[in-house]
Amino acid sequence: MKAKVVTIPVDNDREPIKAFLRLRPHINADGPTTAPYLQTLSDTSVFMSDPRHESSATGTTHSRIRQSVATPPSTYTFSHVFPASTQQSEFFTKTTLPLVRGLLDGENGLLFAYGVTNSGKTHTMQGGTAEGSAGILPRSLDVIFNSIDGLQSNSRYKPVRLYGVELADGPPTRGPLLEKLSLPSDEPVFAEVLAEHLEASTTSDIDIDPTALSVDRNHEYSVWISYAEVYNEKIYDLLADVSEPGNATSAQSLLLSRKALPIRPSPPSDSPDGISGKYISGIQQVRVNSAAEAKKLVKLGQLQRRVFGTLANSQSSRSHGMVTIKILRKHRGEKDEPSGYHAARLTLIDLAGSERTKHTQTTGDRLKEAGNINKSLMVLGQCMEVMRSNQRRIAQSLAGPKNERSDTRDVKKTLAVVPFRHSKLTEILMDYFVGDGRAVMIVNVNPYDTGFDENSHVMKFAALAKEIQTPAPMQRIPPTPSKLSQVAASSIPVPQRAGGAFGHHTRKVTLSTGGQDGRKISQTQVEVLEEDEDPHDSSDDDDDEPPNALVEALFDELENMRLQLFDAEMRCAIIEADTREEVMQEMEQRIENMERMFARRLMNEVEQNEMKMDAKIDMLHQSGLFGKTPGKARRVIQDMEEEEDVAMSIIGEGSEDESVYPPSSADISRSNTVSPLAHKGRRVKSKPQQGRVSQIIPMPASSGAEHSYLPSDDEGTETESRASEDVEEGDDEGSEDSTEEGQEAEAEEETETEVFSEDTQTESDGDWQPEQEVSKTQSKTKASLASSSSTSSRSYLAKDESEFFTTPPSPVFATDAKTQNMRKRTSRSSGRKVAELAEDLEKLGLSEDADISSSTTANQSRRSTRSSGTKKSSQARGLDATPEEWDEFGADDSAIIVPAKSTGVGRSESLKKKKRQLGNKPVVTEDQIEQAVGRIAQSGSGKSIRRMTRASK
Ligand SMILES: Nc1ncnc2c1ncn2[C@@H]1O[C@H](COP(=O)(O)OP(=O)(O)OP(=O)(O)O)[C@@H](O)[C@H]1O
Repeated sequence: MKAKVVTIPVDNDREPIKAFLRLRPHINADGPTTAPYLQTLSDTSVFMSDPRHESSATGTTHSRIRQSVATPPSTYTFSHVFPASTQQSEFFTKTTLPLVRGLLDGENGLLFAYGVTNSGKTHTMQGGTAEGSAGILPRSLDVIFNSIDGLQSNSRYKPVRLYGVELADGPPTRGPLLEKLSLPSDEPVFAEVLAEHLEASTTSDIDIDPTALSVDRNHEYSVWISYAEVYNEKIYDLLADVSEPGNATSAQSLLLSRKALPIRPSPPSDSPDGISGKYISGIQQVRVNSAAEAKKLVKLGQLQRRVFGTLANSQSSRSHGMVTIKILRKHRGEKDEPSGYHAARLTLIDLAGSERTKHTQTTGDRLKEAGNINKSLMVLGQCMEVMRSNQRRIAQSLAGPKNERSDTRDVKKTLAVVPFRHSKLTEILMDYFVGDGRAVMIVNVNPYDTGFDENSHVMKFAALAKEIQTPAPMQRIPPTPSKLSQVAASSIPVPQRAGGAFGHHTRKVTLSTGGQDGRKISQTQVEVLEEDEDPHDSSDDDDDEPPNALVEALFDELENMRLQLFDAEMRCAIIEADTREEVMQEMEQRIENMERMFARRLMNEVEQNEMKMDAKIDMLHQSGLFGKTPGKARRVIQDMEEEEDVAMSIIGEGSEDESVYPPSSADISRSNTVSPLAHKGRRVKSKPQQGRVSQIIPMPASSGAEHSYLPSDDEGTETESRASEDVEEGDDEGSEDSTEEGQEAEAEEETETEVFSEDTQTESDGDWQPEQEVSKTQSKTKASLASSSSTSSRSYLAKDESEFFTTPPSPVFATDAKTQNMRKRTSRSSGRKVAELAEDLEKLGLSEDADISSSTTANQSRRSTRSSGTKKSSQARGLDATPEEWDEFGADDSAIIVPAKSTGVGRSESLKKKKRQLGNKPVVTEDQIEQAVGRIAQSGSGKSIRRMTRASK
């Protein structure tokens, strides 16, 4: 394929770390599981809003509380934002090509992909298998070899350490693994695996990037590849030979071993600029002559990564994979000696997923892995943070008028130490951050299936990285032993810790190959042995400066203390996070309880108000003051309200506790005693009679024992016997009218009883059925009053309250339903009571026309749904008049009710006159009504009513 030469403008802006955001497309056919919380605003910015914020705007208490922990919406700015539709080639051209340009010109470059698992880091770095999907790494190799085509050297020199160049022992090799593949091997199993793997992954080999960059053709170039893995804070060479002859334990099993490599400081003599840094001691740097060879080598490295477990057990990368492409460049006119060579490198890192341990729910080895991944990424973030703050301080010291500026050297002495040494990853990358060259950070985000918190964390990290500036080269003075105690720890040789964890770790890995293009799947059992780095291995240290024992010991101590501090900080952070979580949960729980409590209180109040209102209406009707004497009615209401206030205040005192905790049976009976109905009964009875009708009207609710709303057998029997007595007496008298009225009332009673009994049965479930029996006796006095009042009391207080207090959550709906029920029952029972009282008064026979009661009955008939019989009798008496008409004529148009004080001699004349005007209707005094009603309430028997009737006649 003919290479296409492109010219890249040299990027002169000093933005050392460029941050590019790449959004991953949604790849599942079944659609995203969550709505994207990330919105692209422009080519350089995105807006992220926490979904918890949105739900809290309309949501529940939970979400309101969550809002306090939700991250506020933020706009993040990047060097460029690449939407999900971005092609690999476009992405490569905009992000990596400038780095490749720099590499060919002799500049160092670093590119790392950061993001949570499954966000597309590996896809970005390596690419996919489809055509055109090759990632940054293969494309970089393509561009390099396209560009230096015909300019490759056959030099005998090889790169060593970071910047060093040495004469090679023999002819350049293709690396032990590649050599092994091309030679007959003693280890058929591993060779087979390697060969098969390479064959299976050749799809991207046809996917070659045709880009070529123009290079200085006066130079000759050689390309060297190294591939390292940082796993569990240990560094392994992925291109090293891992199998040893005779290690096969069986036909299908193989023992593979590898050894961790130490990090060493690069000797300043290596670099013409005196640039220091750290290198992986003993790592293979393999010369490659073509892009295809380089890609093959990288794939072998990936296979090793898989074999050694970091990719074998899950789809997710658990290690940081670092591919370094080094180019040795020499001017053709220069002598063939080390000083004529210049080394530059480009490191491409596929970082492990940045998800937090807490979310992955890992344990054991995986937890340790995750801890180390988190640690290295956290330290990377810390390094950036410290570098940024140091840079700010230097910038501040240079700002302002010249005479006010502080000495930069003084400022530098006070700069914070960048904690590169806290993790292996940052230790290796240190050189890129403090040295020349460019750094690019690619932030991979999958906005569909990844949690908001995780991606928000990634965004913040990127924002931080973007602010780092490279210090000027003059600051990178190589350390000398005399200055060691003053300079940053990061630039000092790392002493190996005494008693460090030097040992071996073995584990078994099953490696599957084949299965593609109809090939058989073959599984290989591999036992892997990992050795820690040898602290005494000094094969590469020949050029290092002799260590100073005291300084080494001091740094050893310092390092230990740093590690301890770091561990302590980590522990504190975890404890703090856990505590916050706990406190938040507790708060949520409390608020929920309070919400429930207030709902119950509200329900209580609604109930009490209903009962109060019904009681007032009942009292007014029973007293006959409804619409008759407004002044009196007002007084009655006032009295009632006073009594109710007392009752309510008693209820109120205990209500809070009752609402929070379910009441015991004792609580329920206590609440029974403070029922407004019950109170009224007691209070009225205990008051001395003062000639006011309202004060002698008893409430039927007090008919039973105060503490028990369930009728006793005795009571039932008594009621029955009284009822039968009534029937007998009624027979004796043999009044046709009363019989008719009795039948009418009976019909009415039966209708009501039917309805009522149904309710009672449903609600009480057979534990209480007094009404059917009692109502059958057609007693219209105490029995019916008792039944209605006791039923209402029972159903409100004994049954419903207990139901109410044990009602599970959803109080709002429960309140509505219960309130409706209550309202129905209250109106039914109070209607019933009033009607019966009216009929009693009618029977009282204060007049043949039963004047007072008819008014009450008429009113009641308007309020409650009564039987047609009642309606008929009411209409027969012409009671369709409006309330205004009743006011005008008195309580009704068939009797004259005279206030007690109006019965004096002086008034008798005017009364007679009035009586004549109204057609000689009977005169009834309030006293008479008062007495009659009082007796009804006190004795409640049919007998006394009849006695009163006779007496009044
Ligand atoms: N830009 C993209 N276009 C199409 N598919 C993509 C893209 N990015 C990622 N994918 C697909 O998403 C899946 C996950 O991507 P990938 O393995 O690269 O994630 P990762 O971040 O490297 O995960 P891990 O950290 O676990 O290794 C893969 O199947 C990959 O092919």
